Amino acid sequence: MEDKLFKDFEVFLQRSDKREEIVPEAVIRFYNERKADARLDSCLNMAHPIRAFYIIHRIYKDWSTVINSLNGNKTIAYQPMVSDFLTKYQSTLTKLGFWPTFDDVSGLADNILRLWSVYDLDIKDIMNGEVASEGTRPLKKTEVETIAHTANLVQMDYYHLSLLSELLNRTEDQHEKEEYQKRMNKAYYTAKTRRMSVLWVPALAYTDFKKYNERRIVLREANKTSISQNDIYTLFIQPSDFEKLCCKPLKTKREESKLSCYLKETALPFYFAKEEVVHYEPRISVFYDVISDDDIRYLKRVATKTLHDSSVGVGHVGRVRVSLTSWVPDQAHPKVSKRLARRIANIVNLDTTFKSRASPVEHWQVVSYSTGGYFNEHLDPNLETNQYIWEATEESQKYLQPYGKFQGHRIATWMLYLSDVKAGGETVFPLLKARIPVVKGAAAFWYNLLPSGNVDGRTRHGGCPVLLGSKWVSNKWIHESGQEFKRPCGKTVDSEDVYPDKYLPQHNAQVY
Ligand SMILES: O=C(O)CCC(=O)C(=O)O
Ligand SMILES: [Fe+2]
Repeated sequence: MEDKLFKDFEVFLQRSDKREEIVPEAVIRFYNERKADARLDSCLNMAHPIRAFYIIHRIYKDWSTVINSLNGNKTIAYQPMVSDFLTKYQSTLTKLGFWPTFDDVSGLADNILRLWSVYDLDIKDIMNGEVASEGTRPLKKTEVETIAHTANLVQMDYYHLSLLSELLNRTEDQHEKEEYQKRMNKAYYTAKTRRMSVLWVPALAYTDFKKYNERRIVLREANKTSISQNDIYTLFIQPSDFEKLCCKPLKTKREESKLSCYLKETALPFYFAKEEVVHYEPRISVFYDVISDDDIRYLKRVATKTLHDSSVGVGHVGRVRVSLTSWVPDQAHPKVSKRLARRIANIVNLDTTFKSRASPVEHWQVVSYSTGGYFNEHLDPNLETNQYIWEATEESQKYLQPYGKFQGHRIATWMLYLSDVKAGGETVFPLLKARIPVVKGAAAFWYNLLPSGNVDGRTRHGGCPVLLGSKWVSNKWIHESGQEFKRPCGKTVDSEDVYPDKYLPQHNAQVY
């Protein structure tokens, strides 16, 4: 859409020039800058977090400035070419239905900040527009300002100050330098005070003197003429275990060496599944080549029609999950669904046939993440809903479809990877140090419940932020209902599953 608008814009400028119509200087400047970017954007690629950011930033900020400067200028607004272009812009806007807002821009800036913090990127690379060795053009000052502004909004103080310090170092203008210095002082002071006040709340018993003294220290530090990199570093927050595991593998060589890949017997005598075990006890497996490209295309095509912001639980959109979700009903294409369901059943020996009531499975949940998209760590079972009939309350069953009632909890997760990803996006289990790379056509499988039916807290997992590219997955959640004779329950509440892996050397179940 922006390309089309740019073409109209180009025609407008050429014709205006011919007719000797006046066009403001700033508009011409914008044209030249946009043209310089066009070479990079022509391979139109929103898969790069920095390019995705600056394209939307440009549409939100620069295009709006151009349009306003044409619209608001009484001496030129009547010129035929100007008014013709403004009409075209209006029709683009109507067709599009929306124009990016500040929220969209800061959402994309937030993505860059998340990737920077999780993957410990180098600020110099970010400034140069480079992520995971893939470059685009360097960031402009106004763009860095917007990212810094967002960092301030989301209280990522270390990143806010690092960006301000970078802006300070880049400018030669003495006045500007002073301005940045002042902003850094203020940001540093605010961040420190905020952190101390957090400490103060539970410590009300502390004497006023102590508070007074701490505040004095903060003030003294804030009045420093220059804030050093060491000062900035005091604001750094250590990444969570989930983030650390996204950044790099954490299992030792010894732990890794106990894992294996093998051909697993299935319910079909001639079909062996390619299983890679990424963790024993609880067992987390990846099965390769379990869905064809045609079936992947089908799931994506149907899902694309109804993709919407992902929610967690009932209707909540938040920072826990940045992605788009869609549900593809099993009935939408019974042949494909049956084929896929049978394959899962053959491999994991659970009932996966969709039923209209107390179904052992949910519909296909298709999730699409673009660059920066992620799903923070969580457990899949939702303990408030999905109970068996004897546990259910009217309230808990209220939002469920008939097929979802009395089906018990999500006993297991079968998650298909419908795409590859250029960088990032692994599924990780921080408590187990297990990582699953995104491989198109593969599926991850694990039990969320222990054989006793208790939730297995060790299966906390999440989808790491996508660094480059986009990631598609599809969940098939398998429920307790129907599996009563398929998965033996253990002798005690803590009993583990027993796997007769005859192809594997006998290993101690516990990996040290
Ligand atoms: O995208 C991922 O890797 C994890 C997704 C997930 O855990 C979920 O959808 O419940
Ligand atoms: Fe999950």
